Amino acid sequence: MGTAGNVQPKIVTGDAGYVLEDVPHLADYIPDLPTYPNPLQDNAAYSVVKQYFVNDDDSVAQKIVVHKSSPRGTHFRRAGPRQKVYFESDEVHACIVTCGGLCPGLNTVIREIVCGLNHMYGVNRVLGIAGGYRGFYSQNTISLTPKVVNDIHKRGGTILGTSRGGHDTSKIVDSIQDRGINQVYIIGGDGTQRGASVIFEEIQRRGLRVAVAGIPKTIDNDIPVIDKSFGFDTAVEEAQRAINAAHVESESIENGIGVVKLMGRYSGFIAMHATLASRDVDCCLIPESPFYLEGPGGLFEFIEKRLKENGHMVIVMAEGAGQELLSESMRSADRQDPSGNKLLQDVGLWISQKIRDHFSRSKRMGITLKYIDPTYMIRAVPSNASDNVYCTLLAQSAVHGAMAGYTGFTVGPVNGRHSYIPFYRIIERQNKVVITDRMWARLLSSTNQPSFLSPTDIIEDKKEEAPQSQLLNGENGRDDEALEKVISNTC
Ligand SMILES: Nc1ncnc2c1ncn2[C@@H]1O[C@H](COP(=O)(O)OP(=O)(O)OP(=O)(O)O)[C@@H](O)[C@H]1O
Ligand SMILES: O=P(O)(O)OC[C@H]1O[C@](O)(CO)[C@@H](O)[C@@H]1O
Ligand SMILES: [Mg+2]
Repeated sequence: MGTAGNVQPKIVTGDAGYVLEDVPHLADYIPDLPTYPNPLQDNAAYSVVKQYFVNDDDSVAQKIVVHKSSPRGTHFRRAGPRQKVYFESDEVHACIVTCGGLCPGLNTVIREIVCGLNHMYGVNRVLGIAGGYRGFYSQNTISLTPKVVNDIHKRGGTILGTSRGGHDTSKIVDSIQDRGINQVYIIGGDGTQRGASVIFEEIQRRGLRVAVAGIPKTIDNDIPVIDKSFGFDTAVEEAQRAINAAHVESESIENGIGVVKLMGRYSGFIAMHATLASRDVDCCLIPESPFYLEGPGGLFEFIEKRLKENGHMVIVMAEGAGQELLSESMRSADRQDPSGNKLLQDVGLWISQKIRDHFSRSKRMGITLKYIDPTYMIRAVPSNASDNVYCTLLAQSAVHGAMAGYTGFTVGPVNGRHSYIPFYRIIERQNKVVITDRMWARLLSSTNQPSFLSPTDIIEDKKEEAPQSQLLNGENGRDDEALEKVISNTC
């Protein structure tokens, strides 16, 4: 497996602290490339649109909450069609690959890349790479036409298949070169984007005229910079069914407890949003917010209190929550999946047993606990209507970017505007719930659960570690290190 990081950032500066973190372009390393007028200018659907082509100077601000004296800050290149393109329609030979875990909307993105290339740019040659990265060198390809992909957005999963592990950079680039592919669309999460970055570096090293475009996918919503990843809303919606079931079960019996475990390896966004959406949840546990079980202020005490007040309760937890407690009590070897991601133990099962044991030991109160694990059900469904629209925009932005000769970029909305973001910004860290942010405060006030943290610890630590921290607004800031310190000090 390769490592990313050999690409020189393309930074453009301007007045008043303006910074553009630009994406690479084929013309950066191939001289005298011919350009062509964008065929969209003759397309009846688009020619009526005023200012259809994006101005080359358009950029999107990363930070939109500013003060009178704030510098203008970091910007990304705005996505969209350009007046000039760097490929003629009949020379484009594109390929699409999906990698990592499933996510609602994968098929919609595949469909819209194929249809976007065909309907907007007259491209007829698009290959599907089967089974993730390793499919480049170990599987047959699938020919993708608008007809083949016509109905696929109605199905969950990915028609191309996916996998973890198996990223062999030079074999992948050999396959791209041997097949004469000149546009590569790579759909996947943080690991996939790391893989895309090294593919791009190798392509650039070989001097190939091949555009590499990443489309960010992750149900955990842990990709930084972009507003939100596709499929996330669908997953949150689907999680409501499990939470409703837990609520119905728990309120139908005296001292009923429903425990629901949701995905979220390192980031608790699904659990947090599903909790906020439901209003039936009494306690939400996420990896970013440490908690403890026993003693004053602990989870058991809170459960007892809530059962006395309401007679029932629902706990929602992300799969990555409380892993440190779990590994303390059940020593087990660290295991990894083929991509090197840590394999987690089932925290839902573990906590359910701990709660049962506690109440049977204390004999103060008899409880009935039902554990619901809808893990794969929330990601194997087709995307909902708003995710479908979002996937369409992502796919079209990626197509416009590749046709315009941009490469080594991931596409995604930044403050609502689709942008081209250099790979290094997408892979430098994972997005996490900021527990000193207003959103987590909203959750705490909605569930009325304890924070399991002492506020003085947070304030003291913020003073000490991050004097200029902006954790309160949590807008894609780079404050995770300070936050991690807060968390580890309060464990
Ligand atoms: N540092 C890396 N360099 C090259 N390839 C990588 C790297 N990290 C991961 N990959 C490859 O990317 C692919 C997907 O990675 P991974 O299984 O971590 O899923 P992901 O893209 O992070 O998606 P998700 O976590 O949302 O399921 C795998 O084929 C893996 O080999
Ligand atoms: O079982 P799989 O397919 O490896 O996927 C599980 C993981 O994928 C994710 O959905 C995304 O990383 C995690 O939340 C989860 O731990
Ligand atoms: Mg990942």
